[in-house]
Amino acid sequence: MTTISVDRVSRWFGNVVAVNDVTMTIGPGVTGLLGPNGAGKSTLLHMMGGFLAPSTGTVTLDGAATWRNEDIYNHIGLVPEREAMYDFLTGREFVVANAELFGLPNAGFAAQTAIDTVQMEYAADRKIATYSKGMRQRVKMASALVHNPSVLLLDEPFNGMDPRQRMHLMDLLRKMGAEGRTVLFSSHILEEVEQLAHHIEVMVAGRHAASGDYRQIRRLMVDRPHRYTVRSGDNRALASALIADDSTAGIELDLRDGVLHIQAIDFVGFTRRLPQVARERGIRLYEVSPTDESLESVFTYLVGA
Ligand SMILES: Nc1ncnc2c1ncn2[C@@H]1O[C@H](COP(=O)(O)OP(=O)(O)OP(=O)(O)O)[C@@H](O)[C@H]1O
Repeated sequence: MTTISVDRVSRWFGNVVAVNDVTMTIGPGVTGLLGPNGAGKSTLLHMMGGFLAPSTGTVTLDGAATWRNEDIYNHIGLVPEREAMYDFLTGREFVVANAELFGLPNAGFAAQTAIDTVQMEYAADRKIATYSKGMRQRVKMASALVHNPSVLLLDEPFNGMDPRQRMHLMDLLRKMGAEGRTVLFSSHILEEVEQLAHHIEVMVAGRHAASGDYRQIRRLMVDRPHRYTVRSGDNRALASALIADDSTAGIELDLRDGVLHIQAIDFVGFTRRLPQVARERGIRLYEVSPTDESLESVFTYLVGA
């Protein structure tokens, strides 16, 4: 079982709409679920895993509903972002307990295999209380893998990991995707997602905002209008030269702060032309800073796209 279909799914909590009429299909391989905090990623992952009921719509795994379907748990592993861990247990005891919950015939062996997969053997017999965030993450991952699921859902799995741990987890997820499993992980960092996922689904404010490979998603983000604040040796002369250039759509001369506010329509063109124009006219550039580079504004643009 490997294909998850989300069909017109919404989920609300009181009057907060966490997921708003989302439709998407996730197949084998590694897919990234990208979106800023509060976008509804965790809520969607929990519904996919059968841990939360949709308010409306359906989530199915190869045609079988994930909600109120016990059999589904045998095929899905969920690594939640926040989870109460049993600090008084060792990592191994925690993974074995999960294997037993799944009713696996040889829980000890299954746990050992999962612990080896996440390379935690060296600390498996230490109490979870002594683990770093990255180590906890790997033990959670081992518990989610203990029953060898065909679908793996991970909520912000790279949070709190150092670069080496991150690389190791990326390799592991790549391997699982190559084996034909369906791996879906959420993140709010585009660079993280594009390093790992060929396919990206973007969520913003509960809505499904974009879908495609990382080149398409990056292009959407780069091609949007950009605003810059520029301070130069002669703002008025620079403004008059730049407004004649195709890369800009509007320029405001801010006399109070001594800067230009520039609306660029062609991101690549503008960043290439600005220094050329300044050089041609002998104008010194003292400051060039993007004013709306926050991830929030990038996503807001995508929603409107
Ligand atoms: N159990 C809940 N009760 C009330 N509101 C909730 C609940 N779970 C989520 N929400 C709200 O739903 C919205 C989406 O939250 P969700 O955690 O799914 O987003 P997210 O994209 O995973 O963000 P984050 O990365 O910050 O966890 C938020 O506004 C959140 O406050």
